[in-house]
Amino acid sequence: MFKILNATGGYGKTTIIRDISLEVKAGEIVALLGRNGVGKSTVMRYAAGLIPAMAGHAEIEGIPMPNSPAKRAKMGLGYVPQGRFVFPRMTVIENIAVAAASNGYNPKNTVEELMEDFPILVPKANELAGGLSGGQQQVLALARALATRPKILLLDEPTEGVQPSIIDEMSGVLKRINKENNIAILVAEQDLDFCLSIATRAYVMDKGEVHMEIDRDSLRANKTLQKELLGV
Ligand SMILES: Nc1ncnc2c1ncn2[C@@H]1O[C@H](COP(=O)(O)OP(=O)(O)OP(=O)(O)O)[C@@H](O)[C@H]1O
Repeated sequence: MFKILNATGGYGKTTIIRDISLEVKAGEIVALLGRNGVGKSTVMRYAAGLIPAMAGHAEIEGIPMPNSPAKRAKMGLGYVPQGRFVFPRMTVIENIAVAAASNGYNPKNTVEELMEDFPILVPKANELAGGLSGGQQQVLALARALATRPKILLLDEPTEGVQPSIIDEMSGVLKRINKENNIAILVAEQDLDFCLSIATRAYVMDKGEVHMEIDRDSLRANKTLQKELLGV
């Protein structure tokens, strides 16, 4: 349902990712793995339309996506960047409401629904997002992306700096929205255990390229690969 085809991109004149092709099928959770600096975030930015395509393109349900983050969001792409983007001077509720409205959805209903999905945010509902802990901000960033009702959700290192109890809660929510709301997910990560707990398949990157595609069981069993390409 979501594809990146022959993607080459980078920053200025510097090429960082080369000829990347990957696919997330309907109902799938797929991981994008690789050591620090191999280009995972750059692939996610390319997918979100945030960097110009030097070559290749992204498509959703067979339709090529224009190189504009706002247009991609309208077509059903939700993106949570690394470092969790929230508006620090807005309350939790306002953050979710603004995200819903940006894609044409009713802010009040969306806030109510998401508060049910993320009980951890309820006691913080009227607090400024900037005052939340790192883990709570990550959950809010996820809630904001879901407020736009995506068909495909891109998550860039959602576990970075997040405490284990919140990581568990996040993986539970991701599995549930994947199943119940049929949202496909592509998650870039360094946390192999988290990926093995939610994704059924992975692409492993090395030096700006997709080195291999591997299913969960093979990845779990292959300790040499884990060490070589993921450094775990
Ligand atoms: N805005 C930028 N301008 C120039 N170079 C950049 C920029 N962002 C990243 N890079 C470079 O691109 C390369 C890949 O970085 P990227 O963040 O995509 O890797 P990553 O696999 O996501 O790593 P990490 O796990 O550390 O986030 C690195 O060499 C990095 O220095």
